[in-house]
Amino acid sequence: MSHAELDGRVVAAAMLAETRKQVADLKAGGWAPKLCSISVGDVSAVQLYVRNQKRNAGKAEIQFEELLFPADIHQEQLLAAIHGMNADPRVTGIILQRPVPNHLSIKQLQAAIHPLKDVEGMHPASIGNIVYNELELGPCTAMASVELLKQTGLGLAGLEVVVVGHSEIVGKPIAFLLMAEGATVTVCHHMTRNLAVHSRRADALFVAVGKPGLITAEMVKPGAAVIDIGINQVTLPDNSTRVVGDVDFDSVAKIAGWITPVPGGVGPVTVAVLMRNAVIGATRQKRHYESLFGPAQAGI
Ligand SMILES: Nc1nc(=O)c2c([nH]1)NC[C@@H]1CN(c3ccc(C(=O)N[C@@H](CCC(=O)O)C(=O)O)cc3)C=[N+]21
Repeated sequence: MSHAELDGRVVAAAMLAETRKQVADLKAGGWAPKLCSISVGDVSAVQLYVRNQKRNAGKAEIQFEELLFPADIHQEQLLAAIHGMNADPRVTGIILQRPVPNHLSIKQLQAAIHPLKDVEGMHPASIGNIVYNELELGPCTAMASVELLKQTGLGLAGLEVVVVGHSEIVGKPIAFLLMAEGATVTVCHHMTRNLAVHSRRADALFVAVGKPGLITAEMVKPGAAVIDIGINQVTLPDNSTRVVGDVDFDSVAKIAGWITPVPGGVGPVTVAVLMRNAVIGATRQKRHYESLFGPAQAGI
């Protein structure tokens, strides 16, 4: 069976064009969206992500500010910085890049971001919305992965889906998003006894583990859609490095119906979802303030 490659760059470009229009509308209404990114310490995966965020924000005409804090910063200092951004009306979105150093509590930091400015949907109140089937704004990588599955045209109602990986930011939200759309979802993880037994049943297979080559052809049902969320840097015998996913692309591509490449699959769509979330967040704030004070007036 020949596979179709799901091109994340094409999907991302279409989403970004739509976001750009919405940004123009928001600005005309007196609400310029501004996204603040918080990173702590130097993590190469984060640096790449933030660079792409900055570039995409530029394309969508969203203001972007990058805050980089030293790895030894105290929890209280970061909380104070987040509270400052919560209180600053010019800031409409805050994203805390993961991971943060071990001495910090990521949960407490995520919970400190005001839900109206939580453009990643990781505040407990935001992630709870997904459980209640409010699916407009959710964690970017999870939303991007589901978006790519939708590109196949497969109907989600009753679809057999297997998600490999149960992280808070990817696997769990994917499972909830798909359940909300009627899929039959199995979630596998490092304690699953026989991964292949599950993965071979899947009409759609999502993989977010961080293990290069984990999924090989005999673990995939012929014709399935395979969404590869892994980002792993591997060193080749000649000492050069390259980025690969969790799926053994060359073997799986031969039997899958659809497959996402790495790079060029989920990654670019993740960044486009963040920009869309930034607009949704700013729109919610605009609505919130207008419901209290009426429409913004020119010059104020
Ligand atoms: N709070 C939080 N949310 C995240 O979603 C999050 C995070 N922290 N920390 C870091 C990881 C990593 N991540 C990436 C997203 C897109 C690309 C991306 O755009 N990848 C391109 C790479 C293109 C290039 O090489 O420039 C691609 O796959 O084609 C990469 C990495 C999000 N993460």
